[in-house]
Amino acid sequence: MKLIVVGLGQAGSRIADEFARINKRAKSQRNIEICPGIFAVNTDAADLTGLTTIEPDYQHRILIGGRKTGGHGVGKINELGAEVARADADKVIDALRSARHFYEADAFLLAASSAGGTGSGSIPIIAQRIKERYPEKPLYTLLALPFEHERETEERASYNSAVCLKSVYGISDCVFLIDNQRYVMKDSSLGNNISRINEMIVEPFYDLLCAGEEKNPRFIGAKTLDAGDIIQTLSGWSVYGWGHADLNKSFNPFERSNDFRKKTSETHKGIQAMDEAISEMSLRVNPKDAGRAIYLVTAPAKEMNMDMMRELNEWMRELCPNAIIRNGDYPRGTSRISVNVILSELSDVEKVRNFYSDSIDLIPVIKQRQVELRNKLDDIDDMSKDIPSLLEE
Ligand SMILES: Nc1nc2c(ncn2[C@@H]2O[C@H](COP(=O)(O)OP(=O)(O)OP(=O)(O)O)[C@@H](O)[C@H]2O)c(=O)[nH]1
Repeated sequence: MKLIVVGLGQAGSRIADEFARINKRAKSQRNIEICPGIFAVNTDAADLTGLTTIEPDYQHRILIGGRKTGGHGVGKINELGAEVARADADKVIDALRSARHFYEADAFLLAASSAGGTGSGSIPIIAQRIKERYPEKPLYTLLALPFEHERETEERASYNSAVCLKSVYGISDCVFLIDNQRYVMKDSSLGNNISRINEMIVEPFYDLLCAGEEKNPRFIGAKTLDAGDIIQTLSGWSVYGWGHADLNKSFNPFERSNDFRKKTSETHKGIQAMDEAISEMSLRVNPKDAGRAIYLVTAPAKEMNMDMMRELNEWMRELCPNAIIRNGDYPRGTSRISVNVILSELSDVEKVRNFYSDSIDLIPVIKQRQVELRNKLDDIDDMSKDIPSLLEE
């Protein structure tokens, strides 16, 4: 599957940068292109400069709202993020069209944090413009939800998240939810964590996107998971997880594969990997609430057997009794079994409900503040009416 990836705001741009890294790896290690266009959009010029892999030109690192924000962000005011996105949306659309293999892409993926100003304000607006222009291509969004301490101490984090979640859900074919808090690793500074978190957010897409793009018959699975399968699965609120188990030995291509005991241990490893994927989902949900699910098993061809695939299938059916389940296998790698799981069309997500309920009381407070700010600015404007200006009319 091929994605056009657009990151908005600081978190979104860094996540897009991570996609640029896995795309580069797919090209060099597998001769596969999974992201024919990767863009970062921000109101903060310094954040754009700090990216490492997205092409360093103004068509891929797109500064919006330059005149309004002076290139310094919108300071968590998501209404301002939305306003500058409305004004500069054409700039973004024109840049997307310039991607070399734009028409080969199967879908768009837009990424942002829900709590900031630029990303959370602009993602619904840019999504809407893209959808209007390319209604036939699926559009997915990926939202990084704030850390627990931000939710508790910064009212804007909850309010922005609620507004962003509602707006993005209304326009996206699927919304991937990422709980930053779930990725926090103890004993590590936040700075280190952020780049590690972004890596963990994006890495699961590597095999998922590559599997259907393989041209080499050696790496084409018995049941290929292609763009069609993924598109059929992705819908509404969605989460994903990724787990693996080391095969704990170097892969020996001459080893017999019909040894009963070995198969049992492979099946066990497959289950271990799926267990990790399910318990490490990007956001805690109840799998029973999923209406659709998909999983991909990646392992050396000789390690994949019918036993394991059947067991995994049965287990998945038990976990997600209400879901239409699709699956595939990808004979790749040498020393581990990986399992990618996506749970989609979730009928309930507690965290989303919490953001909505947290924000109800904040709506009048934030609206009142906006009115007060507007009134003060109008007062200053009024007072300056008779003061001469040096600007040309
Ligand atoms: N996963 C992830 N979260 C991040 C990253 N950077 C910031 N965040 C989180 O994103 C939220 C802040 O949003 P940012 O993306 O920094 O803000 P922005 O969209 O650039 O908006 P402004 O800074 O207000 O202009 C907070 O919840 C941070 O914890 C990142 O690189 N990855």
